[in-house]
Amino acid sequence: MDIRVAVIGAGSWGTTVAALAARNTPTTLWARRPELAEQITTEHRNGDYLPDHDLPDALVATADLEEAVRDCDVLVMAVPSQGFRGALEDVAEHLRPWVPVVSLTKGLEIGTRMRMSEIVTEVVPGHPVGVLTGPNLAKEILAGHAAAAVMAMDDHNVAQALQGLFRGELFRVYTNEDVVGCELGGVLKNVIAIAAGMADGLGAGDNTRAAVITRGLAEISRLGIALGGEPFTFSGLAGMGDLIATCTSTQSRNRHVGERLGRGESIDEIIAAMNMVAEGVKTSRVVMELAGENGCEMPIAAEVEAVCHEGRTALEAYTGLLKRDSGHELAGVRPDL
Ligand SMILES: NC(=O)C1=CN([C@@H]2O[C@H](COP(=O)(O)OP(=O)(O)OC[C@H]3O[C@@H](n4cnc5c(N)ncnc54)[C@H](OP(=O)(O)O)[C@@H]3O)[C@@H](O)[C@H]2O)C=CC1
Ligand SMILES: O=C(CO)COP(=O)(O)O
Repeated sequence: MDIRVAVIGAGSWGTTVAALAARNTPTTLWARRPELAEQITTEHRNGDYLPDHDLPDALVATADLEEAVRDCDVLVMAVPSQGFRGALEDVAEHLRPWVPVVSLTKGLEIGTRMRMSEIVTEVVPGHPVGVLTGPNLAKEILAGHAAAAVMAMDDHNVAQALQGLFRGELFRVYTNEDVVGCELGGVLKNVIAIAAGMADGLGAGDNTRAAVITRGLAEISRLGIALGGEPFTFSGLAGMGDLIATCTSTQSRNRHVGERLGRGESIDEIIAAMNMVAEGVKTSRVVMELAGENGCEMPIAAEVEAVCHEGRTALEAYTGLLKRDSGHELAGVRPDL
């Protein structure tokens, strides 16, 4: 019997994952705007977010939430982090018991500081919850370039059952039981990608980018381990893999924000000019709250937060970073240091 997938949120990534699933199994994509749902179903394209890519004929979209959710066997959430809870609350009344919920969202909720999988457990308790994450820039995947992701769930059997729903000839899906680590890898790399973009915007070189990525990975690992992630997860697809893709790709929205900050534009004008989410901007503040609470040093993330929220310039941020004392490179990551 077919497993029916519902994907909530028809932005770049929700649409792409729905396209992957639709090649394997009946899939319904929920868009909050009826005109976008209509375009996806009838023209097989998403003109707002992925105008240059064809979508599978089998992919059906609707703006009717009940229609999207009531018969689904797997729910996929692709709404950005600050709207995630509200969207899931609306979904909850239509969701059948025990349907697994997979989050694609790479951010933390302001105020509660929660990961999306924690919000799922709070809003729809009892449903198995996991994340699908990794170095997955939407447009590349739709263009047919090979990529790999991780389906992270506590229960390996459920992860294995879900793995096949998204897999394709060119899209490899691995499993991992470390939901916390995989989810935080995706969240934290967005903040570091803003820093990498700032360096590029300031005209720094490849060595600088490599240093930001590597020292960024140390910060991600430090906080990720303090919050319960498995150390090895951060060297996997959800950690290092996603960090490299996001810090180096011209397609990354977070790196793009950083690059423009590096060129001297203000955060407000950059955000106003974008029609897509760059999760690292809001998440940087939450990350620094968590770092403070957990006694984790995160100098790069701290500078990103100061540039995004306190009016510091990208040049001042990098000048500040270069003035810091440099100790052991694995401090806070290796247990004995
Ligand atoms: N794009 C990518 O390559 C990847 C993105 N991600 C993550 O996936 C998540 C979604 O990103 P992405 O699809 O790219 O985002 P986009 O900015 O491309 O699209 C956001 C989508 O969410 C909808 N939306 C926004 N707020 C709400 C709300 N409050 N209620 C319901 N729907 C809402 C938007 O609707 P509308 O169009 O009506 O505004 C739009 O369909 C993010 O956390 C991102 O970090 C993860 C991997 C890859
Ligand atoms: O998460 C992503 C790639 O894995 C997408 O990154 P951006 O949101 O920066 O575009």
